[in-house]
Amino acid sequence: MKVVVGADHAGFPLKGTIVEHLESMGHEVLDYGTFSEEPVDFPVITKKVCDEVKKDEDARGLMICGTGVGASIAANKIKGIRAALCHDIYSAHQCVEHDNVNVMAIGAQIVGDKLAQELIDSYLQARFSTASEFRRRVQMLSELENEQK
Ligand SMILES: O=C(CO)[C@H](O)[C@H](O)[C@H](O)COP(=O)(O)O
Repeated sequence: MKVVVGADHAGFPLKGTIVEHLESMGHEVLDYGTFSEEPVDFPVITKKVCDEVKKDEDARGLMICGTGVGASIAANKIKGIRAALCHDIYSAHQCVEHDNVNVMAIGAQIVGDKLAQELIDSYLQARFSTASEFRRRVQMLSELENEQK
């Protein structure tokens, strides 16, 4: 799977182990930075990741900041992106199955390497349900988005 990854300075150390993990699992990784612990503003990296995810409906995005909160807020401002902050395994797969999430945010200051890897594996293995109620609700999310000026 194509996985588009980004982090701010707080997420940068965890991003390294995550990229290694994703590559070892055979994923195609596009790394949009950041590439050092020099402070960088998370909305900038989040936009780059989301713009890439929007090009390919089969791609998934992954953003890492300190808590994951800022990145998830930023991603949800971008049309066509459904982002979720996930620090538990159930949410990491259910967010795709029910809500067709295409960007997951995690907080490097909240989870360690191993939990992060399991969260990501759950997220990437999950597929959007064909059940009509979930399809209808995601369509309603698009309609909400289209109502905004
Ligand atoms: O978690 C974050 C946003 O939700 C960021 O990654 C930062 O950790 C947070 O904003 C703190 O910023 P700082 O410049 O690292 O002090």
